[in-house]
Amino acid sequence: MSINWLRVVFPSIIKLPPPLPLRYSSPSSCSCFSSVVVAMSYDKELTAAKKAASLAARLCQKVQKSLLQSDVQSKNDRSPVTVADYGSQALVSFVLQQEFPAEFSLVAEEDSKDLRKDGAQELVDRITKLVNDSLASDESYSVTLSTEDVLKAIDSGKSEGGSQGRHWVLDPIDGTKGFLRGGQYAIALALLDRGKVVLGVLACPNLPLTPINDQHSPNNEVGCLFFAEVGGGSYMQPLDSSSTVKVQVSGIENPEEASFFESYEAAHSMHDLSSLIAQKLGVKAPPVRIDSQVKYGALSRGDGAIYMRLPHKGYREKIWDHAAGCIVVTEAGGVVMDAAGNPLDFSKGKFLDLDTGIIVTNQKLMPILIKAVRESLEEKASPL
Ligand SMILES: Nc1ncnc2c1ncn2[C@@H]1O[C@H](COP(=O)(O)O)[C@@H](OP(=O)(O)O)[C@H]1O
Ligand SMILES: [Mg+2]
Ligand SMILES: [Mg+2]
Ligand SMILES: [Mg+2]
Repeated sequence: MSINWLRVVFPSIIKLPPPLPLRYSSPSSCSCFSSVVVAMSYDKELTAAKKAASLAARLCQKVQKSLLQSDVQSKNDRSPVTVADYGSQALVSFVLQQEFPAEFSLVAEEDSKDLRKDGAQELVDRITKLVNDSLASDESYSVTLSTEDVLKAIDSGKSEGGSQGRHWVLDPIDGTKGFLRGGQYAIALALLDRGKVVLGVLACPNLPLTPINDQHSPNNEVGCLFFAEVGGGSYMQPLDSSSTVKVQVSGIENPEEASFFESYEAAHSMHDLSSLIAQKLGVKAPPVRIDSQVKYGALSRGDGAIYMRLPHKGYREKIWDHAAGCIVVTEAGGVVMDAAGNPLDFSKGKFLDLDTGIIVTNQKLMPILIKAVRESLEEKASPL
């Protein structure tokens, strides 16, 4: 995939600038890193994160191609988890610990509790083989992990995060339901520094390199890697190549021309409420329903202009479902807020304390979107 070709498909993209060792973070309404400070360079961390996420993406692709019934388990909350979720988490955890042995803290979705139960040995063996095969495909690691090493690597993700120090934040497969359907999913990895998201990587193995819903696309290759570092912009590259392009959110100012993303799963986001909001905005296009933080990646390159996530009452969002996506969109010029217009706060541990839901769009559309969300919520609360 040549950069020139990508530039034709995504007119907003430009060539990768040389990395700067020290940067000023932007004073914009960036909800991931909002104050004007002299920012550290996280280039070494970004390189390691891209490598870890790419390796994990390869592991997931392999599993998705030959998914066995026995590969899928049900967690306590009845959500699915697969050998690929565990394998991806073990792999990313192992790679990051190799790269940063001195300072390592990881907040990740999965743990090994169910894998340590009677009868799980076959599953653990399969995960261990997947992880070792993936490591063997990379020249930098000449190790073979034991099953116990793999379980330990998975459990290294038990940190609580918070406002002090640095913490990696990982969703080893975001959109497991999409993964099982053969649809969209992402490996989402971010770094928190003193409670702020300072870098994010989204590996999206099934996302076309060309815009979603582009019927006339000359190319149907899939597999995108999005990445962003605070103050440095957002970039995309094919998962299997290093030809990097800068991405930017859509510049649409008229909501009637906007299209919006939402969860594929109606259980994850209230489709009736987003439909009411879209109606108020005058949005004409039907919703684009896809799984996972792929929505943030697609939005960051202007595939659509709005993402609405409005969970049903009582659901608490976790930081790993949004940290990487948030910085990818913010560094591409977008804004990520809760439904009341507050920036997301990643410094409070595993959970995000939100008012109602999460909305994402460009700077011009955000005030209009917040107003439509507020009016729709009021209408829903007291119907005529
Ligand atoms: N009832 C619910 N409401 C909102 N989100 C939910 C949910 N149950 C699970 N989720 C989260 O929704 C994520 C997928 O988001 P999306 O709907 O955008 O695909 C899941 O991530 P995992 O697949 O990593 O478990 C899970 O964390
Ligand atoms: Mg998730
Ligand atoms: Mg997950
Ligand atoms: Mg899950």
